[in-house]
Amino acid sequence: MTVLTGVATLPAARVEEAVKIHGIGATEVRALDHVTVDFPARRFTAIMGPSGSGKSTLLHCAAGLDTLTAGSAFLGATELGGLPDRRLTVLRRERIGFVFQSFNLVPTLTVRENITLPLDLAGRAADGQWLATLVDVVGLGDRLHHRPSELSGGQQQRVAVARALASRPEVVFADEPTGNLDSRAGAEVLGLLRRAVDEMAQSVVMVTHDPVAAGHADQVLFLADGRLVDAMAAPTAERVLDRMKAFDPRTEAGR
Ligand SMILES: Nc1ncnc2c1ncn2[C@@H]1O[C@H](COP(=O)(O)OP(=O)(O)OP(=O)(O)O)[C@@H](O)[C@H]1O
Repeated sequence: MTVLTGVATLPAARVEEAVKIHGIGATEVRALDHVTVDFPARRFTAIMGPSGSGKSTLLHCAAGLDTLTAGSAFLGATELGGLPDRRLTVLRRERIGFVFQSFNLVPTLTVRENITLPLDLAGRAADGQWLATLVDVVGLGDRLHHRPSELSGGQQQRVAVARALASRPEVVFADEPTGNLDSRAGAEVLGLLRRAVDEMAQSVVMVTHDPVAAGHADQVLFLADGRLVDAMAAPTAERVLDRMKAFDPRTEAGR
């Protein structure tokens, strides 16, 4: 197994010469084509690109939800490709937080129980002060004993963000976290991810189609046809939209 040294400068996650081929033979699709990218610690990175450009594949391979066909994926200094399934499961549970488009809360559990679920599954005690901070930041202190069905979509996604942060993961990977939300609820969720980075020293990687969402990030990576084609520091929604139009005038952003 490859072990990276120089821990102080390590990115939170990294993929190196990542290739992912889905399917075989005539149905083969090269979803990632030699992508090398760092996801810096304590930064908010957005991944953008046209539909089918490989965004979700990159996120899933970087997060250990899927395996690369060739190349390497690292979480900190740990190479994921070298891990047996059981250790990968533990790594995902203990070192990574996930937020999905469809909130994925457990309907029978309360808000509080949903937030602490990853810790409960790992048999770890909740850090009371950290949980109190999270509950305060997500603004759901008066809803802790409600069920997900009693919450709005935006509130449910805020619970999902709190759940992702509960174990103080090394990276939160978010796949279209605002895709099912109206713009106001989406802005609240994005503000929460931003605060997790700025005030709680967390690292966030988010796939999005939305230039406004990408405008909350510290850097935006642009994929096209499975390749990393550009990167933008200190993005704004307007600059991201312009860049998307320049890449592919046929995309929605270009219409
Ligand atoms: N399990 C799979 N089996 C076969 N092909 C797949 C699979 N998953 C993804 N693909 C293909 O790989 C390519 C990249 O897909 P991916 O979902 O990563 O793109 P994306 O940029 O996230 O797209 P979208 O924005 O539409 O979600 C696409 O051509 C897709 O059809």
